[in-house]
Amino acid sequence: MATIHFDDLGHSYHPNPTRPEDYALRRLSQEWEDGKAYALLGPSGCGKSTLLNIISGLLVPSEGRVLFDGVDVTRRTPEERNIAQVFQFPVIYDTMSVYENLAFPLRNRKVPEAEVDRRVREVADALDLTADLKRRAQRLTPDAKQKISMGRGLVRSDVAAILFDEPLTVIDPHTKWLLRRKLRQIHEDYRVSMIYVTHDQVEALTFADRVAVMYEGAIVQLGTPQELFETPQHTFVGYFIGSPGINLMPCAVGADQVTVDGTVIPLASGSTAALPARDGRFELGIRPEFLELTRSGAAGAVPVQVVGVDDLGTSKLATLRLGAHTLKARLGEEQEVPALDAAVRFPPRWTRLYRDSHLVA
Ligand SMILES: Nc1ncnc2c1ncn2[C@@H]1O[C@H](COP(=O)(O)OP(=O)(O)OP(=O)(O)O)[C@@H](O)[C@H]1O
Repeated sequence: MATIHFDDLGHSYHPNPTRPEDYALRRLSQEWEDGKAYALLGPSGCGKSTLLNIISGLLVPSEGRVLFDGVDVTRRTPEERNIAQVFQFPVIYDTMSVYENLAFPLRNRKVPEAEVDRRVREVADALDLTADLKRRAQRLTPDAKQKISMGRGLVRSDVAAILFDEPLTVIDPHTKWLLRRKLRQIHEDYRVSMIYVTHDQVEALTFADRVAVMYEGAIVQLGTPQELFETPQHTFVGYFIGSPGINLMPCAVGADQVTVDGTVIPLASGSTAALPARDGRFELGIRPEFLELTRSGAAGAVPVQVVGVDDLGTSKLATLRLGAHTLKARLGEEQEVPALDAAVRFPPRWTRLYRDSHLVA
C-alpha cells in the first residue's frame, strides 16, 4: 500500500497546449493517504480516466510527477508500480475455473500454494463466490464474472492500490447495491488503498472515505461525503452532489449580507470582511435541505411564492419563487406549506457565497 502524491501533475493530449482548455488534466498537486478508499467522481469527459490512467501507469503525463511513498513512479508500468485494476467489463479466463481465475494473479507472482489457497478462499468468501469455486467461469452470469474480476484485483495483499474503473456498469441495480456494500466491507477489513472511478454520486458517496470531484480537468474539491454536502467549495460540487443540487442565485455583496433582486439576505457575521474587492460574479448558495420555509413576518424571513409541492414519500420538495429565481426547499413529510404568506429563512450557518464559482464565505 502506498501514499500517492501528485506533484504539479498535468496532462494534455495536444502536442502544443497553450490554453487551460487544452488540458484533459489541469495542474494538480495533492497527496492521497495510504489505506483510504477514494472515489473519483465527475461527468463524462471531465478527466477521470486520464487521471486514473496516470495513477496506474497506462499513461505518462505530459507534465509533473506521480510518487508512491515518495518514489517517483511517473514512467513505471502498472506491473512495476504493483497496481491491481478492475475495469468496466470482466477480465477473466473463461476456460479456467473460478478458483483458478482468482489464483492466477498470485501464481503468476510465484506466491506459495498454501498462501494462494488461503487468499483465494478468503476473497471468494468475501464476494460470495465459495459455492462457485469449482465451476468454469464461462458458465456464470455477467454479474458473477464481474465479481471474479473484482476478486482478481482483491486477492493480492501486497498491492500499492486497487483501481476500479466504473466496475458496476454491467451489474444489475440490486446486485450493484450489494456489491458496493461488499467492497466497502472488504475495504474496512483489508484497509488496502482503493481508487474508484464513477460518474454516479450515490456510488461515490456510499463507497469512499474521500471523494475527489472533477470538473473540466480539475479536482474542484477533495473531501469526505459530509464536507461535499455541507460545504461545497465550488458551485459545481453543490450542483453535482445532492438531489436536487444546491440553490444558486446571482447576488450583490454588502457588509455581512447580500442582495438578490432587491431582497436583502443576511450572512454570518464577519463573513464578508475578508473580501476586499467586490469584483467578480457572486452567487448565493443554499442546499434545499437547509432552506427554511416559514411565514412572512418571521424574524429574518423573506417573502416567496410557492409554485408547487412534490410529495416524495418520506419528504416533500417545495418549488418557490424569489424575484426572478426558482428555489427548492426540502420539507418534512408533515410540514405545513403556507398558501399565501410563505417566506424563507437562510440560516447563516448553511448559506454560502461564491465568487466566480469558488466558495468565499
Ligand atoms: N487519447 C485521447 N486523445 C485525445 N483526447 C483524449 C484522449 N482521451 C481522452 N481525451 C479527451 O480528454 C478529456 C478527458 O477525457 P477522459 O476520458 O479522461 O474523461 P472521463 O471523465 O474519464 O470521461 P468518461 O466518463 O466519458 O470516460 C476529454 O475531452 C476527452 O475527449
